[in-house]
Amino acid sequence: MHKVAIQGVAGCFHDAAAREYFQGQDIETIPCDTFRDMFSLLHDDASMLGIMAIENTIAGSLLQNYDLLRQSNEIITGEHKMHISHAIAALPGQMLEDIVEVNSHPMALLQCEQYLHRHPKMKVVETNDTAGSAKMIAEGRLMGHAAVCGTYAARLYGLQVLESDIQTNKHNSTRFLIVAHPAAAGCFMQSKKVNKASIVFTLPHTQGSLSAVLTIFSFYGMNLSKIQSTPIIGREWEYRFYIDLTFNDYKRYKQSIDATRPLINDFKILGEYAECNLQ
Ligand SMILES: O=C(O)C(=O)C[C@]1(C(=O)O)C=C[C@@H](O)C=C1
Repeated sequence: MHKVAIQGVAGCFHDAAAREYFQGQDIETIPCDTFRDMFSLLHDDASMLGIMAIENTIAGSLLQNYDLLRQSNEIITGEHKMHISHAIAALPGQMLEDIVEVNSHPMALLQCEQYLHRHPKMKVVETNDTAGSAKMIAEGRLMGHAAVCGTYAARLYGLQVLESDIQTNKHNSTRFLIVAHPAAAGCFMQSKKVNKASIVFTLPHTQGSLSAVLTIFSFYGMNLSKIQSTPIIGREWEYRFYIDLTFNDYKRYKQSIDATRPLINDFKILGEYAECNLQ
């Protein structure tokens, strides 16, 4: 059985993503309050793996997770993309007009920003996760509160859905990374295929330094599927670059890495894994 650390409690989207990714396998999800807590747990127990949201098609990247992953000992062993539909849910008997406070995970709230803007009476209060908010409202019998959560979480904790599909666009997906300790990573690979890599590096502050690196990747036939920069703390206006590459030829990928190495600093491969082809 796989033990999978997640941020959030039973019924949250990380829980659902773990169950979808490991479909047909016996898994136990271990709830954590924060992504940082999840990495601490993984650090202390190499037999455990974790699943963590990295980007969403409405709200964008979870920047902190890039840096947490880089600073950890864990590597990416896979990815999963999942459609996310949010509902607004409250104690049975409550009406939409009764709601004065909305609780949810900040990423979930961002995904429903337009809906919340249309309901200015609802004060928005961030919590650790979607399902945890539903649980808190149910257990505390919190009148006037509603959770932004999945309909599954609403049902699980006995809340009533007031409105569903409230995210800004019905096309809403989150990309999750499956992370594990390098020594155990092999056991957790769902697929033997490797056609994607996530890397991170810094560059000298000179003209064209990023362009030169990207030209090399292009020359070797790498498809750059994502580029994300994060600030380098303590070095004003300097950035770290996180890049995702997809490829058909692993040897060419390795050659492209060798060719770029002299041009880049603080280089780390965060993982080599199978691309998720779901939308
Ligand atoms: O609160 C949850 O249910 C989560 O699993 C967190 C989370 C996130 O971190 O992005 C997961 C997927 C959705 O994008 C919304 C929230």
